[in-house]
Amino acid sequence: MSYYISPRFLDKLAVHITKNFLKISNLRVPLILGIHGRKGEGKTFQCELVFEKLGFEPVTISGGELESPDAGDPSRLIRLRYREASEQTRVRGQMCALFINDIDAGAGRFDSGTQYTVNTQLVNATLMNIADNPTNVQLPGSYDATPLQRIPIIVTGNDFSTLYAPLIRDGRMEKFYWEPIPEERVEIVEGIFQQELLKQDIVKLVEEFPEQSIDFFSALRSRIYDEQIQRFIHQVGIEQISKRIVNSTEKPPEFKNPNFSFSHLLEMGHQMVKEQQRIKELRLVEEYNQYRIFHPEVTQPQPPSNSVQPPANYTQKTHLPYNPIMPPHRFDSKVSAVMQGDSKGSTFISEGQAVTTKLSLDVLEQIEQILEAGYRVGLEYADPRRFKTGSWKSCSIIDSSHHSEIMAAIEACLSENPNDYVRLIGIDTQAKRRVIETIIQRPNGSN
Ligand SMILES: Nc1ncnc2c1ncn2[C@@H]1O[C@H](COP(=O)(O)OP(=O)(O)OP(=O)(O)O)[C@@H](O)[C@H]1O
Repeated sequence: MSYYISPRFLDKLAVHITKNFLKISNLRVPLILGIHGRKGEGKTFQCELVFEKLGFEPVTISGGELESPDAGDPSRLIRLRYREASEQTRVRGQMCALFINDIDAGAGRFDSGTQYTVNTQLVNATLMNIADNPTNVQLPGSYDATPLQRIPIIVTGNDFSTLYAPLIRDGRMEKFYWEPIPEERVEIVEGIFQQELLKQDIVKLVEEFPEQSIDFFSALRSRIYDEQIQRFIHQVGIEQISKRIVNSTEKPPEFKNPNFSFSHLLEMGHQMVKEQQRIKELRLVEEYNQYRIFHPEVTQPQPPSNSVQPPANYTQKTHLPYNPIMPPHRFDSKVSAVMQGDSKGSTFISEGQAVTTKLSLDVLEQIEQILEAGYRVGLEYADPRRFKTGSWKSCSIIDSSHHSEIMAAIEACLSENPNDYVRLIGIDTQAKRRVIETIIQRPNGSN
């Protein structure tokens, strides 16, 4: 069974390419086809499948090649490759295309606030120029009067709004937004699993991960092989594995079809989703670190400057932004009374029950403030060496608003890392930023 190509994708590409090779009088055809959409949905992969079906190899440029320390290099490269594609058509007597992958990564700007570099301006201008004069594309320093074969240009990208607007105007670029519909997703995933799963399981798998792009399912299939490869590495020995695989006289290792059971796939899929969530959490760190780079004098994130200023008598015990609707308070909303509390531990009444914890009253207060403000509690730890470089590890993200569960997780983290620094973090999941960071444990004798 071969990979699935969506018929509408195939048609769009085939029509665009063919139309550009036909000479229809009184018809102006846009030279560029821009395929855009979410990352990992198969824009590049399907283009390659279509080129293969059409029976030619395109001349390719990747977005990364469109930046260079020497302004002018990328635009020269585009002209050169375009001429190469034209020559290929002439010599081989077949269609060809110039295929620019992830164009927005090279020729776009980061956001509306940043400027185009000289490189990106030249790239955009060159593409516009080729789109307007496709049979007259010259290299700097030489002039060739013979008209070239017109070559369609296919570009892929995620966000074309970052490109120079005149380049994407309809006369120059035909746009195709690619987002597979549910039926197409099922067909594509079926192609990825090449008869290893029943159709009904494929449907369930796709439904289980509705937010995931096609790329996820392909990575999931590859993940299933990990267990066998891990076993193989253990068998050979980690020190020998390089020699065994590269330049070996033995025949390459063979792996039997792994366990593609539906339940196993689901388990692996959920593991991958968790890892994606970790990356999202890590972005918080990135944001925080950037804040620190630009504000080295500040040790904690501060409230945004347009927030309501606290009254004069407001004492900021934590670094939560001042919230005028919910002033800072003692540890007493869900928890009705603190019976005893100091730095070694506390006992309090929660929902009518006496609860004893090793956490200090200070820590309890901070948890309460984080929860009351609607934020999430997180924990990180670092050994003294990592602490010095500010490289913290995530201990456990506490996805709960129950005091008892949160306290249990914090206590567990403290006892698992007795010789490390441990810090409590409050996370504003909506704004994806940290609102509090406070160290709640230090290794013996350090400060
Ligand atoms: N029709 C398909 N059949 C099988 N696998 C596919 C198909 N489409 C996509 N994939 C898988 O998804 C992966 C990602 O696809 P691809 O790189 O084409 O996405 P993209 O939309 O170009 O992403 P980006 O915008 O990030 O460049 C491919 O490497 C391939 O493994």
